[in-house]
Amino acid sequence: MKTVELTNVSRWYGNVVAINNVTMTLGSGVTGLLGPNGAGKTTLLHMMSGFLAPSQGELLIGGEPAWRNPGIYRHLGLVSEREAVHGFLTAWEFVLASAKLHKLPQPEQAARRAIELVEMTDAQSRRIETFSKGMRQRTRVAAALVHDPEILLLDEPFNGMDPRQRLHMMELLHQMGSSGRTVLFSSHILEEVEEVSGTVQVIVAGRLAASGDYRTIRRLMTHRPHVFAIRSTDDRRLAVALMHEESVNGLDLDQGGLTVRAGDYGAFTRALPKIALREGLRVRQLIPSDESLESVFAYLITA
Ligand SMILES: Nc1ncnc2c1ncn2[C@@H]1O[C@H](COP(=O)(O)OP(=O)(O)OP(=O)(O)O)[C@@H](O)[C@H]1O
Repeated sequence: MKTVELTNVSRWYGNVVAINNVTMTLGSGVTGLLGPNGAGKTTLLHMMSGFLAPSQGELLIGGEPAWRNPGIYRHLGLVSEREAVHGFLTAWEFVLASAKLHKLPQPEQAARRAIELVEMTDAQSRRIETFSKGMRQRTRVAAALVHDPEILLLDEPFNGMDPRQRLHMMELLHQMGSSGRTVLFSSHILEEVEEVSGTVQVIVAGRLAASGDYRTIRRLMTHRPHVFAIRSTDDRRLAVALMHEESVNGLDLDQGGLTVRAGDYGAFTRALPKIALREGLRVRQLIPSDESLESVFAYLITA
């Protein structure tokens, strides 16, 4: 098994610190790299791929430095965020070109296997420009996998995919991870990460904000206080009823309606309809008022 090891890695561009003293180790299985836009995910993946040198610290792939070390490409595949496919090529030609670039002894066989793996065999003779976003992405994954790398890095692989394509890509990553490969994919969507990987690395403003089992991180996120703005047919009555609800930490009632601070998102949103029903009133509006991803991440840093 090849590991990816970062020790006190920082990277800056001029005076912008994109990655700030990150230490992490990735082993076999699927890991999600979660963070808001601009957090430094791409910078991190590019350093792992040997495209960028760390400004400070050490980054090893299978025990060897990634930077200025073409040898790592025997073990590593990268699916970058930006599209870099020639639309005039067919999927077969594109993946075969990748096999030849890797100087594989049997490029046709390798290309066939990789295309099969992403389930693109039926469409392999079509030009890439005729493909949907999901099919393109799968073709790019096939090209990155053609040399059967032990490490696969993917930058926002689910971007722009419809739910069916997403599911397919998730299955593919699962399959890669359970076959013992080290798979790291970046995303800014928590649900996406939690569906695919058991392990999560959360990165916020260049720093590692949380790391480990996603359930632990999820718990941190769900147990943070949530603020809801509520309008109902009788806000006063609802406020009185909610005072006895365990998941409610605080209430404010004014002209604008009812503001509720809940300790547990799930418990509160399950309890509210039952309480409304019991009290014979209707909830007209329920707006979580601090649900931006940034606020979730900001909470994680201070948790
Ligand atoms: N070539 C560059 N020159 C200067 N600053 C850069 C460069 N590349 C990235 N940055 C800055 O470094 C920080 C991290 O960027 P990065 O692209 O790694 O984040 P990201 O998490 O991948 O974001 P996104 O999801 O938006 O792609 C940002 O503040 C960005 O503006």
